[in-house]
Amino acid sequence: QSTSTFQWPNAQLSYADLQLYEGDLSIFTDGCPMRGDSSTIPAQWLRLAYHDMSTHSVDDGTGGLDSSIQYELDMPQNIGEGMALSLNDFLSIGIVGPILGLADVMAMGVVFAVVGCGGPIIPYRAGRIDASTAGPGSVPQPQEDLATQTEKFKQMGFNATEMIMLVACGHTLGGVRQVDFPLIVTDVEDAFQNFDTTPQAYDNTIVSQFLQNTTQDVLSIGPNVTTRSDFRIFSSDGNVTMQSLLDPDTYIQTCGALLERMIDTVPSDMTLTEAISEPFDYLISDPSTVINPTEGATLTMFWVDREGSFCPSTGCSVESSGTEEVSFTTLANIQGFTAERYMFNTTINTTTSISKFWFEINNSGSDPITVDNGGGGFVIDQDSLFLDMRRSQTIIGSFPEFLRLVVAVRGDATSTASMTIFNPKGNATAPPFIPVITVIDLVLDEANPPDGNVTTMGNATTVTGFVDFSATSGGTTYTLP
Ligand code: HEM
Repeated sequence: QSTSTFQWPNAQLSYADLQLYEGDLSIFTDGCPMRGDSSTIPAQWLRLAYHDMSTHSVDDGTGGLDSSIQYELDMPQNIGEGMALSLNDFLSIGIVGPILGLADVMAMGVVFAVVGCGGPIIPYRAGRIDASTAGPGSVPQPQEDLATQTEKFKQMGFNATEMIMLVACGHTLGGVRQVDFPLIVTDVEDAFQNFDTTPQAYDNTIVSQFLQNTTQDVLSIGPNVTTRSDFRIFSSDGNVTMQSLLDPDTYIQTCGALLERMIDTVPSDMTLTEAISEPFDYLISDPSTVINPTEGATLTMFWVDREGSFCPSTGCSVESSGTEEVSFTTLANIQGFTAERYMFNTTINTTTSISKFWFEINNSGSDPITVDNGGGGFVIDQDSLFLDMRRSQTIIGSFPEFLRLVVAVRGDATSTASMTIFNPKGNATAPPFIPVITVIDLVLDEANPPDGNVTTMGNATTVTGFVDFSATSGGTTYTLP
């Protein structure tokens, strides 16, 4: 392939791609693992996202998957220990930040939850904005009548048939906890009641067992008739929809499409990115380069300097200094993708610098392929402020580990620089997790005297990796997000 739909730089898509295909979320979901001795982590993540989405109103375009659930945990419809545990999961691994907020990570959690239990691959879009207050308590409850529930689903944007489908697509995982729902699971000996006999498989057993009258779903056959909400919903059209979901492929396809719509149900003032359904072909990441040419190919990076000369005396091309196989998440593995990361190492003159770069892939026996970001090359917007990767370091041996960051500013000792640190949860140990943003001025790094016209500023430390830099030099302000 000589072209890529992905245009560099795009922090949002790069980061979403990174988290989907190389990130850590799948550690929680691979193999559909249990949470303690009752439910599974994927079941809890799926329920959390569904409840968060349920606040959407098609009438006025408010609510949807916006992480408002953080502020709704004391509402009776959101009872269940899985809610807070899941939110903790998302905040515990350093993914939530200014690029993907909590709502975006919750949506990605659904993608991993479903695939981790063997379900369909749901295309992912980023761009949700986190709410800062609670939404309405509009999540349907088991004791409500069919008309009320149908109306609530309609408000979320799902018609009566889609309501049946969506519930059947949700209640394939997990079940009901006795302590939280004592009027539904009345036997105190029964701590947890799975919806079907395959609670760790994303399959249509919930459907087939319902139709065969062998269901164990306590929301269908529980002792309390009032809370047999699954029964009322599933049979609301004479089982026509449930019959259609008896075919496993139809079930998987239907659920994939409906859950995609579910996670993409957002307030109408939010715009989501295009869907990511596979790893981008060529992705430049800083400081590494990820592309996926044929194995055994050689790769060359070319660049032009700031003065526009194609090949300055200091050189203009370098061959890749090494490769490593990208360790992909399950999501890419089950789609059959593999990739190699190609690294490049070269010295760039600080004065003539670099204005754009591109690559050439040489597979023996075929024409070289140019990878140039759709024609324009990979353009370096500004080179007056950059992170000095070689002097920055992770300080280990302390808890939490922290980063010592050093930036270089083109200018003299009168230049100033600052860094804005995004901490996704401050010191909070339980929801709601509210981001804390701090700005720190960087001081001149005495240990590293100016080199040419580049001054080094640094010695600032942070425990999060979400840092923006800003510098003023010669009257101009530069930013490095
Ligand atoms: C009228 C609609 C619905 C009602 C009344 C309902 C009710 C319930 C109840 C009472 C539980 C037990 C929760 C617990 O013990 O922690 C539950 C669990 C669950 N629900 Fe629903 N639900 C509905 C629709 C949905 C939908 C549309 C989805 C997702 C698409 C969904 C996904 C789940 C999941 C995955 C669980 C298992 C949670 C776990 O095991 O921790 N539900 N539901």
